[in-house]
Amino acid sequence: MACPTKRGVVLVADDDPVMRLLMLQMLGQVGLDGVEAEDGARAVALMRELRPDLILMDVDMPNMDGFAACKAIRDDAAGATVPIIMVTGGDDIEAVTNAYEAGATDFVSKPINWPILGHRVLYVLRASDAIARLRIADAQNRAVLAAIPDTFFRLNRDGVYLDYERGHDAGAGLSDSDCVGRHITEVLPREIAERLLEQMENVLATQQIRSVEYELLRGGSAQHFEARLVATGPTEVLGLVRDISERKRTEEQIRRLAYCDSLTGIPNRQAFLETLERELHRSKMGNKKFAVLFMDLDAFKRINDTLGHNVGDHLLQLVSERLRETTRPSDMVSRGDQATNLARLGGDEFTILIPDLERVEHALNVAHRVKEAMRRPFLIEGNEIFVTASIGISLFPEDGDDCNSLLKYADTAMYHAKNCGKNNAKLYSSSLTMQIMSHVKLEVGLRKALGNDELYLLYQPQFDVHSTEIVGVEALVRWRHPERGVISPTEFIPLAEETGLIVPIGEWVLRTACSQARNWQRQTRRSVRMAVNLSAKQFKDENLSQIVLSALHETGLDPRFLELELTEGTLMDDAKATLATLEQLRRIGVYLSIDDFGTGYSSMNYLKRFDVRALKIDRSFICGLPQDSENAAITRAIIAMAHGLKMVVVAEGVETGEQLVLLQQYGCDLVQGYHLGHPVPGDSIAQKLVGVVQAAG
Ligand SMILES: Nc1nc2c(ncn2[C@@H]2O[C@H](COP(=O)(O)O[C@H]3[C@@H](O)[C@H](n4cnc5c(=O)[nH]c(N)nc54)O[C@@H]3COP(=O)(O)O)[C@@H](O)[C@H]2O)c(=O)[nH]1
Repeated sequence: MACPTKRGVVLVADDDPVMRLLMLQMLGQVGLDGVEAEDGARAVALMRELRPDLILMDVDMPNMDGFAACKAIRDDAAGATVPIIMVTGGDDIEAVTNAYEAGATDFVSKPINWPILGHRVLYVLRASDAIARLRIADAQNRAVLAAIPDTFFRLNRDGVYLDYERGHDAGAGLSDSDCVGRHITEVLPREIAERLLEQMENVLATQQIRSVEYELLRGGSAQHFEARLVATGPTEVLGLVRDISERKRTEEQIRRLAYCDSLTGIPNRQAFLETLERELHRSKMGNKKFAVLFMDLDAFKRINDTLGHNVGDHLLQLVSERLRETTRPSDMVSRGDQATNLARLGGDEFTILIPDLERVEHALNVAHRVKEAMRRPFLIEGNEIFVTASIGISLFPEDGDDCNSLLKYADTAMYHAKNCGKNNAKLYSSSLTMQIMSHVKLEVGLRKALGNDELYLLYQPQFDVHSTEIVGVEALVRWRHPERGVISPTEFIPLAEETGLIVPIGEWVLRTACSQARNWQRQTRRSVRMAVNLSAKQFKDENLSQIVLSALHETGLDPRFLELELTEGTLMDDAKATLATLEQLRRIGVYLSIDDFGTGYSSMNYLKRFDVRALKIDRSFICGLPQDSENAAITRAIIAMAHGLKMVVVAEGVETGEQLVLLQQYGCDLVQGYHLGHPVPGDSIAQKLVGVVQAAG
């Protein structure tokens, strides 16, 4: 016979001492201790005092019978759960009924089968233990469920609610009477109910937890829920429903932040790439076309640098606003959220997606509208700011069939548009990629050119119109490319400017030219002015004066013999800063001139204040002379104006004797051009200078 691990105490209540003795013996045999009570009242008192694990109670006893004692024990909190086995007469069915009504756990009838009674007592004790454990577990479960805000329910395999307890954070908002006994499809919208039933089947099949998220409309707004389903038996599932609306709102906010450009409020690069990916998929499936427009503001950097980042930021906000308006018309977007078709990739780069494109002209029309919209002045802090935009367009499927390529090609086309003079819109073509590749190759070569000694200078003489003496030379750089031969500066100087390489190249030109001028002085005992072209980037370089000073110092050239040529564009770009830089250069004592005069825009007021020494009339005005009467008039006017400002006038591009004579008549001071001399190596100039000296001697 199995014994309990811990010896239990059984209270035996019987008025018959023999019965009590027999019971105590039986209990001893199954490893239990017994205490005796001779009547019901004593049994109740001992129960309170000793808290026995079980009570064996005879029905018929003096003072208080077994039924009354059983009821009294049950009414007492200390005895509410103690198992009570009633001992009834043989076939006294009424006694059995009374015993259960009084709260008995079980009964045995006389005559007693003693070995069976031992088993019965042990069984009831074990069952009582199990019930006690269940009670504790149930209390714990209830405490846990009360502590969490979730609503919980139980569903049977058919989808009928067995139980429903509404959570204290409003939960799914239903009550148990709405649910218990009803099928889930009667309680929740069919689509949600079916998803839950499908997952319930999975949970029952795998015995693993599954969750389902769904959305319900409550009071006009959407509430989000997550139901976690866990199997509680082979045909039953427990569901815990949590209101996740707040989490969804936070996720949506995070998503918005991650997908929204914080400056302009329009979608950012990530959002655009995802939209593009979806559009690509949709267009592939539906055999449709679309276009990607890539827009970049022309000279935005200049606005940022000169007017400050606040103005730059404000401008970008207004630009995106205008783009939004421009891309609003119905022909722009055929479906979906129009806002996501427009995005800011970063800086001053914007993209527009045109879905369901029927004709290429449509993309060009949109680009044209955007360009025109950008040309209208932007009013910022009381100032009118003028910008233009360059736009590149790539097409699906013609140009590529993946997002990266389409975006890259639109970007490539935009660069092409910029190179074609800005304020332009260009379609991508595969030849552009070739052009860009050769551009890149050239850039790689140019980066090495300085170190590899591939650059050299030629010098073009400048003559005094009246004495026809050489008074100066202009240093002109050349690149002897190892594969391509000599490359013209018209090809590589713009590239050098674009990449910033012009600064080290320009410094090398300056030092080499100064050194050459000093050598000529030593060789020929003649001093001529050496003119060096300065690009805008060099002019804006804060180290410019230092570089000029060090070139002069190292070579020993007198500053009077160094001329720095600047274009109108360079000077007028930021006239106030120009004044300061010119002042530094003037203090060094170098000679300053304006190159290509007449091709840009000059403010007369600033021209006067810049106080430069010479002005070079651009060769485009000279080349038509003498036939072109308008160019003749312009040339005369420039000479008169320059002389009025006490400036020396140089005419460039003099190609004929007639032009030279005319310029003499107009009163021009100096001339330069193929008629008088092509750009030549330094030795040739030295010979010319020696020749002049010998002729004079
Ligand atoms: N920042 C720097 N720019 C430089 C430097 N070296 C040259 N350049 C600039 O490159 C452009 C092209 O120069 P280049 O091919 O050398 O042409 C020069 C002359 O050869 C040409 N020229 C001179 N006379 C005539 C003529 O009678 N007819 C004719 N068709 N062309 C002629 O003009 C160019 C000189 O122009 P400019 O500088 O405007 O006086 C050119 O813009 C150069 O400035 C450099 O080191 N740095």
